[in-house]
Amino acid sequence: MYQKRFIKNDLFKGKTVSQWKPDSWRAKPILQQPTYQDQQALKDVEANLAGYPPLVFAEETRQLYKQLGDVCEGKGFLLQGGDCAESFDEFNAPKIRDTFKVILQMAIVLTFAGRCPVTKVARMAGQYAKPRSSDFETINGISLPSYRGDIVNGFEFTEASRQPDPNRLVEAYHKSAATLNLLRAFAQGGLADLHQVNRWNMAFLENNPLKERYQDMSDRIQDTLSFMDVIGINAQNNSSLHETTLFTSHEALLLNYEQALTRIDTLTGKPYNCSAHMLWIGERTRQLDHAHVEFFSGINNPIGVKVGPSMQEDELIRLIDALNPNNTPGRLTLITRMGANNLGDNLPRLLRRVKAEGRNVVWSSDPMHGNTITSSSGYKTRNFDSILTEIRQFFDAHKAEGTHAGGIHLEMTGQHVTECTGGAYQISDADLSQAYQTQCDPRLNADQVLEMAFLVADHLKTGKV
Ligand SMILES: O=C[C@H](O)[C@H](O)COP(=O)(O)O
Ligand SMILES: C=C(OP(=O)(O)O)C(=O)O
Repeated sequence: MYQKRFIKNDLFKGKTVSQWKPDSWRAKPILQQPTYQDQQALKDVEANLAGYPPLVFAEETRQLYKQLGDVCEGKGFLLQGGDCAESFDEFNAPKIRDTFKVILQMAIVLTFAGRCPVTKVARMAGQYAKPRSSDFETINGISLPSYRGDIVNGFEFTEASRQPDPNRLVEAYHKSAATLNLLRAFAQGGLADLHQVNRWNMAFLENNPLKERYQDMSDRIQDTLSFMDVIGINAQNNSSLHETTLFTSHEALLLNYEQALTRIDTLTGKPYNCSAHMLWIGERTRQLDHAHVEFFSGINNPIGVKVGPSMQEDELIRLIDALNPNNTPGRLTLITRMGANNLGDNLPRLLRRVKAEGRNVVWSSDPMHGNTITSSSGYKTRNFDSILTEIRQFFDAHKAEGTHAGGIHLEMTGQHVTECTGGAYQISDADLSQAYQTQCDPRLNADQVLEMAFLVADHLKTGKV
């Protein structure tokens, strides 16, 4: 029955549709997967998850698809951000609320500056799996499996905790469901009121050393909202001032989990991955003939793929065609993560080729993953200026090539951590130990994120960061 419906929806050019199935990835090589000792326990968990309710509704993912189609055509901007890795231990309402708030705060600044709609996509409600550079971590001569995110194993450096446990897939599902539930409540229940969001931004500016630089825009947003109030456009009669839409996303690394959450949409008869609205493939797992590309080629969500500096032009075109054979705007977001030192030599050649070949993609910048360094105090960190430099170069390259700089993708938190150096508060290498809480990569903190939003807004307004 499943097969028959799927064949009816002729989704792929150059590929027999019947070849794709939710589990056809299992016949391909796959990287970055945990080794589970109890395979039967894994199978049981997968079977249980396959019977659980989906986390998102396919119609919602089609709304995101449409919005990304507009971004692709230069009529919008994508703001994607959130934790490097969500954590089971820090699963609580204040943490979810603070990240939600800071995404909205950024969005109001970018919408006002860019005069275009901002599509908000959180790295939340499922961002639990991490690819790693090494399969093992060694401390004091003891080697244990690397921490791969709470959906796989525990962060604690003990043999028991680092053992991959299939029951964690179920825990990740339940925690994602509860996170999504709260995000929906915040988005629709009044916390997203624009007046309130701008008041938070004004409070951020009040104590900020760079207050002067940003005050003008914040005042103008406030004036606009006051003017709208006076002429009768307010939260009581206009729901867009009171509510918002926040989509969810994560790296779909663990295909056992993603397959179990893939369902046939009853309205269209097509397969959707219902673990999040948007999924992306990481830089380490985007090989054309491997499992992740196979799985992603058959789901109908909007999808992303990370693009590092080693990507070749031909390879990129083949990847685009495998993932978006009908060249539909909004289907595919290319998330470039080159590093400030590499972007200049590598992004323009890719932009040129994709444009010349007429492929429709959203270009978004992840300025985090190519700028990771080890600080003098030993912490893994990223410097605010390098992050900003990569964003600036991203905008400049698009301007020069006549393509649309469509979005940014950040690892960030609404909390006051000290993981990235620099910014208005000039976090130094020595300060990192004060509140270094990430379990994997360093995130921008609430102040740094807002500062970044004002700087990107300057660019959207004037063409310069
Ligand atoms: O977030 C991305 C990766 O999981 C991360 O950068 C890998 O970090 P590692 O090099 O410490 O394994
Ligand atoms: C692992 C990630 O990025 P990348 O695949 O670009 O390294 C990530 O965004 O969490």
